[in-house]
Amino acid sequence: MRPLARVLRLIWSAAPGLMLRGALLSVAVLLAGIMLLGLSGWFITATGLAGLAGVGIAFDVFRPSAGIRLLALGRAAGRYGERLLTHDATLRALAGLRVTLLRARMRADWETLGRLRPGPALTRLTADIDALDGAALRLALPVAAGLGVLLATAAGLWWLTHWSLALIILAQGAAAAVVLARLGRRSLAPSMRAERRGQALLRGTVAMLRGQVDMAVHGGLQARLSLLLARGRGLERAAARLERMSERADAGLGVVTAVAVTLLLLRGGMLVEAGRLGAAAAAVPVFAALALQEAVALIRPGMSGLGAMADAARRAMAPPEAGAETPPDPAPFPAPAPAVIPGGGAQGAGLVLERIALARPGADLPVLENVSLRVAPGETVALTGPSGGGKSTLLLIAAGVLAPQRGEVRIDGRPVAAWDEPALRGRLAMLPQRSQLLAGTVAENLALAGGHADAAEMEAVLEAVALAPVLAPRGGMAARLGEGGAGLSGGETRRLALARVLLRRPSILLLDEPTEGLDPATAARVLDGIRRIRPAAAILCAAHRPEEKLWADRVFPLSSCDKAGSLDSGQSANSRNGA
Ligand SMILES: Nc1ncnc2c1ncn2[C@@H]1O[C@H](COP(=O)(O)OP(=O)(O)OP(=O)(O)O)[C@@H](O)[C@H]1O
Repeated sequence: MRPLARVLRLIWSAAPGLMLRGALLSVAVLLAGIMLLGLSGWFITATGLAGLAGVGIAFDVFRPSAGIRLLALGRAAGRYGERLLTHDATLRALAGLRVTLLRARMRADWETLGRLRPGPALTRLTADIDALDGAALRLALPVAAGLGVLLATAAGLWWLTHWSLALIILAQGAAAAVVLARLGRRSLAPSMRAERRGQALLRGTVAMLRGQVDMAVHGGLQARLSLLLARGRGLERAAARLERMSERADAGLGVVTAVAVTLLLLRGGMLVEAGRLGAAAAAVPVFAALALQEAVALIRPGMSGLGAMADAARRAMAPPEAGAETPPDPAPFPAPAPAVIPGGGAQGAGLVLERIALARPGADLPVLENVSLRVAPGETVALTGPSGGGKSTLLLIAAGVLAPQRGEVRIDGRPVAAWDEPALRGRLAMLPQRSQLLAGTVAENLALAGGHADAAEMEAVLEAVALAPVLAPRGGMAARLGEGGAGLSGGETRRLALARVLLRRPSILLLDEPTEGLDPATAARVLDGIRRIRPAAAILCAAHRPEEKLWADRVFPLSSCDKAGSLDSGQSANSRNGA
């Protein structure tokens, strides 16, 4: 329940003034309802008694009926105002909460973010926010208003009628609270289950719609449909169970009201008989007890959804995946000996990787062990090796998004950890193996690189990656792309992502198989373009293709048997290729 309390505090603090006014209006509206029924009851009883006594002609019907109209109209207007204020406050708070939740997610490290499945994550986030908007509107506000109304009604009856009648009303409130609390406690697990099943069904349906072509081809569509139907039935069962609990609680609340009304009638009758209360006044608490049901009914839905709200709040307030930022156990590696840095020393410009070691949890062999490498400004080094040999991992370490267990990365002579994030990202850019384009124009996709690029520079990078002639007939920079860059071929998508990286004007450029999906001639043109447009950049490139190895000044083979070496080790591409 603690996360739920935190969410409620967050919602309250987003607009406390609005929320307070909304809560006060809510109390006023409920009180108006109780006064309306109380006054009506008094009016009916008093006119009946006046008729019986034969003094009906002298009875003032105008003032009570004017009061009834005023209360009825005031109640409707108050309800409208209360909805405006509380919904406004809650929606503002939830808008802030969405940003807070997204920020918390984005703080996760590179690999955790890489594992994030956008569809399910978005579905969950949306469903959680929906559940949380009920926390204020369906739970906190009705409970606070109900309590306020109960106390105000008891105080009013004490003053207008008799203290014993006020005590019966308080007892009615306490008994209703017990029924509601029991409902809240017992429905905690079923409501959580129903919510989770609902979300699972939603996620499963989205996944099925996305993958329906593959599933149809592999004959798995029917099995998937059956699974979703089973999930739907599970959700129905959970919802029906919850419904039965709510119905039982409603019945309990009905009994509480009936008992309270009976006691009020009995006690009121005794007071009338003793001449301590007028008969019409004795009718007022009876009608007030009936009207209190409205306040109680408003709390009931919040109580039956408590589990779903608590579950959503727990996820929403949880820190980003724990442990993701903690480097794995450093045990497999011996303490590093000081590295030999030929020429230039540790203060030299460019990229230095010194005795880097990293093991993945659960893997038998380390991915990287004692890897040392330097890339000088203007130099291109191709990282080669078998698939799974650790090339992408080394690039991530060089980019400062993955921490090695041993060793150090230096950018222009300074350890990567000593750079502040914006300065580091201004100097270093990386083209990962998979990059994402957005729906929008080519210019909008390029603009993601940062604010400094003008149209001429954008044109120049498109030219460098041999994309300008492809895009020209479609409107060039104004060409529109669909979701995820749809409308471009795989190779064109890769080149646009590369253009975006080049626009950052990095002095350290990390490329993970930049020409994947390109024919040899285009690959060669793109690689030449990269060097032409960023002649001074230190380029480290994970390479499988001969064009990329040929392009490099030096090849640095990464293999599981021999990764150690001095910083400038590696083969010269020119000598190896006889060029
Ligand atoms: N996020 C991860 N969590 C756990 N293990 C991982 C993760 N990413 C990669 N690995 C493992 O680390 C090893 C090195 O992977 P890496 O992607 O660096 O290889 P690579 O040389 O770039 O391969 P390829 O040439 O196929 O792209 C592989 O065994 C891989 O399965």
